[in-house]
Amino acid sequence: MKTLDKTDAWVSLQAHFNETHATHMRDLFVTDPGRSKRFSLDVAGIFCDYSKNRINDTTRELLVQLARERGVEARRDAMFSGAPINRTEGRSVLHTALRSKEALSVMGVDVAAAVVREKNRMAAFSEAVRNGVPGVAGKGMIRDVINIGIGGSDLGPKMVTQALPVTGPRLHFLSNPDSNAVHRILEKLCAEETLVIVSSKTFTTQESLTNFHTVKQWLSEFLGSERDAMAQCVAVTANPAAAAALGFAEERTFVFWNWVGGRYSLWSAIGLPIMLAIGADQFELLLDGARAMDQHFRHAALEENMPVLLALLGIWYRNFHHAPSHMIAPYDARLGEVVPYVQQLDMESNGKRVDIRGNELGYGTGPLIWGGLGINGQHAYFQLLHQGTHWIPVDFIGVMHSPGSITEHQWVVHANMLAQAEALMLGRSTAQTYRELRTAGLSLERSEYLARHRTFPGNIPSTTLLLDTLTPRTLGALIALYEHKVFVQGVIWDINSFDQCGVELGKQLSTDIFAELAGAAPVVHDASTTALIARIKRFDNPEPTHS
Ligand SMILES: O=P(O)(O)OC[C@H]1O[C@](O)(CO)[C@@H](O)[C@@H]1O
Repeated sequence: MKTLDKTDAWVSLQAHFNETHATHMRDLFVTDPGRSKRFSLDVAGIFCDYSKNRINDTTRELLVQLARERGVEARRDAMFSGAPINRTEGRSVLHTALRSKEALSVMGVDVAAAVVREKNRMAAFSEAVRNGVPGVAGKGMIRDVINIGIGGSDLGPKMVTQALPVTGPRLHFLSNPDSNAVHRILEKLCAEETLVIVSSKTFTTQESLTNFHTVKQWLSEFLGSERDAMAQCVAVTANPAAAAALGFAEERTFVFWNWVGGRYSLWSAIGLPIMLAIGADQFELLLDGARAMDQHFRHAALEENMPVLLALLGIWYRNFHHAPSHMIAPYDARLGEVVPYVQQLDMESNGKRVDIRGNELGYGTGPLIWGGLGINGQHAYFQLLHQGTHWIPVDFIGVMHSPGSITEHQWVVHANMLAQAEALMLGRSTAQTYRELRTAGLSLERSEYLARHRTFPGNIPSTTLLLDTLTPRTLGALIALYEHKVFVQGVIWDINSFDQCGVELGKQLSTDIFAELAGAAPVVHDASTTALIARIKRFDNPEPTHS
């Protein structure tokens, strides 16, 4: 296969970029108002307006040609069929099977049946807990749930349960082993009424196991024995043997499989806190929404395929406009956790510098993903978007109808979202600014001076994703949309989006440093790290550092 930058589509895109990059979007809208209709799609309860991007019909054609040349369709079909596309780990990538209703066997294993079996176990358990069935999780009624987990074993359930109405026990997410984080949660809970879920795909993650030991000790102190403590703990893992070694009985262990990546796992048993919070029926609807997006991704033509088009826009900005970052700005308070969720999904998947065969790449891959609630960001970092020296494409995410909300509040939110997208696109020229200042009665000199400060270059692209309403279905579709976007970009860049070798070195060193801090091993590091270790160790034997 040709390297990416030698493909016909890439060469044509480069020439097209050279010809068009000076074009301002405000002119495109003047000459072609129909672009708003042509560059929008409506899928699974999500309306996507991508007309405020620096593209024309030719750009879209060439980008789609690039996707075809890179074999996106064949690679997509390979993923859905269970082919071992995660080559470094020798695994299939089948998070889509967790929400599929189709039969699927991989290497003689009935994947679909295993998924249904485990989901039924989760549903039986979570409905019993929600209904306060005695003895299901310890002795009493469960009012609080602590989910101990980090990364993919934390961010998905946290995001979904912040977005959707919780009708079950209160949830507390414990990912950070900093004892301040642990105490903050434990001090407000009653042990008798608390269920603990230890979520870890590997069941070897230092942060989560450290938290588990402390929380188990807390439960034991209040409940009187370790046996009673463990009766209020369940494990969620793809490594049940490791959970068993830590005392989790089989009936207290919910499993998923190595073919589910951590950051793609909220649809699996990792979703147990979600089921507890919203109920098994609503969890099913979340899966339905993701399945609707899966179907669209599998069957829609690339030209009309929402995840493919979002991915291609990302490639256009990352590789041709050389934008190093991409911002996500939800305009609905319930969607704030979508940003850290997509950040892990995208950056852990596509933050790679070698291709799938291990050859160093000569082009940029995954961008920095960042952002936060747009309405708050407007009063903080949006200044830099409008007038700074970075150039940052944005995804705006809004929710059209929010039943029960105060209409005027929603108008404020929507007005701001639309205004930001329009301002980023249009900008305001120096001449126009100058005219406005003069009309307002300012002197010639003052107007010239201020106009320079008040000019907005504009031409900053954004895509607006408008959810009809925020339900399990539309949220499921939104998450699957981002999953498939990331997948398509990985295919185009020819990288493995499903491993995360980059997190290993730090993990290995932290194990060594932990032993050194504990005095169980001699300190052998670079001078800076050695000095910092020595300084931290002084905590055990404090000496005054200043008078
Ligand atoms: O679920 P585990 O195995 O505890 O891992 C948690 C997270 O840690 C990572 O492995 C990165 O360190 C993520 O990929 C994963 O989601």
